[in-house]
Amino acid sequence: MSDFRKAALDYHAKPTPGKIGIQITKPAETVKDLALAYSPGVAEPVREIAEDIDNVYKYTGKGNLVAVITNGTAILGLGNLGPMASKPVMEGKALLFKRFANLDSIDIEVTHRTTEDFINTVANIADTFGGINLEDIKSPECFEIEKELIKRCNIPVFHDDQHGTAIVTAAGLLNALEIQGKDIRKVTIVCMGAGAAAIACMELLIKCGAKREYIYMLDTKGVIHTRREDLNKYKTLFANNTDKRTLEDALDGADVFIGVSGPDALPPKALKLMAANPVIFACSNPDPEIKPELAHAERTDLIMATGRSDYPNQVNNVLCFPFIFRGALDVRASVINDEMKIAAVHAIRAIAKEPVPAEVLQAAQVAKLEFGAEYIIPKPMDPRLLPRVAKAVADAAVASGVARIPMPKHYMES
Ligand SMILES: NC(=O)C1=CN([C@@H]2O[C@H](COP(=O)(O)OP(=O)(O)OC[C@H]3O[C@@H](n4cnc5c(N)ncnc54)[C@H](OP(=O)(O)O)[C@@H]3O)[C@@H](O)[C@H]2O)C=CC1
Ligand SMILES: CC(=O)C(=O)O
Ligand SMILES: [Mg+2]
Repeated sequence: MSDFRKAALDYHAKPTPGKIGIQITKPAETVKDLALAYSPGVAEPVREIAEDIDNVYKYTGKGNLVAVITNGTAILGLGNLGPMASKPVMEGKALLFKRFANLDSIDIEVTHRTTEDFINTVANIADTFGGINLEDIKSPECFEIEKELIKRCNIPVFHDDQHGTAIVTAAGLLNALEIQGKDIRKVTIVCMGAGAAAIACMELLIKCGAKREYIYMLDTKGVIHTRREDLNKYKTLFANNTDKRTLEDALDGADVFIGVSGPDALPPKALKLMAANPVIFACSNPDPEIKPELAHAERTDLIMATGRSDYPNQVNNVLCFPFIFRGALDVRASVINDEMKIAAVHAIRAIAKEPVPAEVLQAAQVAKLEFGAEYIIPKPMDPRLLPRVAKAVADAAVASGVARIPMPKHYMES
């Protein structure tokens, strides 16, 4: 067993199995405490909530609680390994919600028979939470699941692999293109993968200025083009009227490669086909489409990012989901809309252009970080992300009319 594998397994197993626990927030020591916490005191907030359901936000933890819900059908890039195997990832997301945004979070792994079964299960428990983060649910089912749950739930429902990934990819790509001297409206983009992350990333990049006709999307069968008859309706939106068929055909002269597919899907030699100063985001987890050392060995003019913590430029939805939920829950937004997503893109990308605090350098274990090819996007442990991204998102929720309470005071003062 490798040292790293052993360390990862020990981290999860010892001293207590798993990565999250529950803490109580009120005294519960004396008879008086218990009389308030439970019977008879608990009856008072029950009556208040029965009278006005919004009181649930006043008397319970609902407003600060996010459920991370999955069916385990697309666990990272590891595939459909079932709900139980997904639990470490879902506990990991809950850990990140707490660590980065002080949101309480609980993982829920659903055993389901049909998409309808899954939707009903989530819809029936949704009111317990302030928000729902859907995670690692494979496409195309994830699109219908999210759409239906947004319709049926009274709280924000957000499929992180779609929109969290898209927001961080857009923030990183806009910065990388700026450094490479390229204009998003003119670049050719090759997107490897045509699932949850891929479709959402490309749709958001189009909202940020990319041209649909300059995007070549690939699935396991090659380039998605108009003569293919095996496409679902989501892939069809990216069917290109082109003679290109292979990854190499698509990469010829391309400016950008976005990988949200699987491990080692990009052969290093193929990088030579790309235009000068390309941008390569190999975001598959845990193993990227190409290892950075192989990419850098192939050419020196590229900007490289992965989804991992152990290389420069981590393009990973951890830079988004804690903060977008913080902002959304703080103004009790009914949904997370495009305005809030775009606000998050710009708030994240702006931070990378500013001087980096010493505590971030220390946590990243580097002497220097400066906006450039090796630093296109902030580090997840950057303390500026929470106030800045959450505020931008909350502002956008208020401005777009989906906030149900006014901006909290602490945002107004910052
Ligand atoms: N860095 C980040 O923040 C994130 C990274 N990801 C990564 O993106 C990947 C996909 O996740 P997600 O979209 O949720 O999963 P989905 O199951 O929804 O989609 C996977 C897609 O990848 C395609 N694919 C898989 N292997 C290959 C290959 N070798 N060549 C071309 N296409 C391939 C599939 O093709 P087909 O349709 O033919 O089956 C499918 O379209 C995972 O590796 C995941 O770790 C996801 C979210 C966030
Ligand atoms: C990061 C993430 O959500 C994924 O790889 O699925
Ligand atoms: Mg995921």
